[in-house]
Amino acid sequence: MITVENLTKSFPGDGGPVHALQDVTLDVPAGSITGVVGPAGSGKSTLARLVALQDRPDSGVIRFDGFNTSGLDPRRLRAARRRIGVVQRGGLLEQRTAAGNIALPLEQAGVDGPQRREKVGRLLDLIGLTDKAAHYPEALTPGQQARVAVARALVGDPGLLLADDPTRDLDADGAAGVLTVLDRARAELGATVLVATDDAGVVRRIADDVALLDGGRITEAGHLLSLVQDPRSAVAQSLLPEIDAPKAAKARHDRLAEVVLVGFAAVGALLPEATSRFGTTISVVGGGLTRIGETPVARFLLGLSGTQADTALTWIAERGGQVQQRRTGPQGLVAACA
Ligand SMILES: Nc1ncnc2c1ncn2[C@@H]1O[C@H](COP(=O)(O)OP(=O)(O)OP(=O)(O)O)[C@@H](O)[C@H]1O
Repeated sequence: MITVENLTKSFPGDGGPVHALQDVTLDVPAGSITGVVGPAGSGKSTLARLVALQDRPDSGVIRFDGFNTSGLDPRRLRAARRRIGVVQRGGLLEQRTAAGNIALPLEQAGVDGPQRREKVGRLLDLIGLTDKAAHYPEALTPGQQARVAVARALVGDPGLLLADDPTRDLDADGAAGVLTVLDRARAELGATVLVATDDAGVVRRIADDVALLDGGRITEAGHLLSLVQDPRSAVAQSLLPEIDAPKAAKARHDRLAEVVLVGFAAVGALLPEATSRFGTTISVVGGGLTRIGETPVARFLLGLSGTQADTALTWIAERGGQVQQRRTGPQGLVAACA
């Protein structure tokens, strides 16, 4: 739905121009949640502002459904911006209730009362705050306020929802609530969602696709469940459980292998089946399980013993497990076995 092509943006700085974005190219598939991740200062907010059409790039193009947004006259620019919902944290009006805050953009657009009530009611339901409709922001928790901000961004039925650091300053419950709302916006309203964050947990919980920004450049991008199976992926390294097996546990086995397994079937069945099929003892000596969205993903350090250990590993790799055998020689070499 959104294509960003060769985007470049600089700002004047004390020691010369700051290159906030350099030749950034990115596809945000329709109906996806795409996470833009990267450390502080990597350019996430700049990219979000450009995609929101709040600022102009020095060069490059942003397309919505193939439509080039550069060079739009002010009227068309306003129309294009209406297709984008920007979550503005901290922008709630204190003198308006939760419902009143969500309704504000509709009032400004001249939408009549019954339609407003219907729309706001549906969004309060989506964010799980129907019972707080008449509460003022000060009576809401920060997490609830953040959910109201998402509802307000959704009230104009935007095709694209943009959230820059949506879990900033929230506790774990507050953050989980906001992420659930972003997920529901995609699932129930069909919104395409772009989330900028430096929190790997946000990406793990809701993103389908991810782009990693570093120093204003995209260093990695793609489908999250594919990236976690790529041993060179920095995104995978930040999302998968760490391998922290004690040396003694490693020493007891003929073979050591790091495996990444994706999905219920692989995580639940591959290791027991390999054990019984090849008469190989397979022990998990490190790593653990996590979830990417709803999908279980395991990264284990396996210790294998038995004459068919290599065959068992090859069999696991043939069934989609990503296997890296660790040769436990003096150099600790890691060799790909798949
Ligand atoms: N308006 C501006 N004027 C000058 N420099 C800017 C401006 N906006 C951003 N920058 C600089 O551009 C670079 C990218 O900033 P940006 O805010 O996009 O990064 P970020 O990844 O969102 O960081 P954070 O996670 O801290 O918000 C930084 O070096 C920043 O200081």
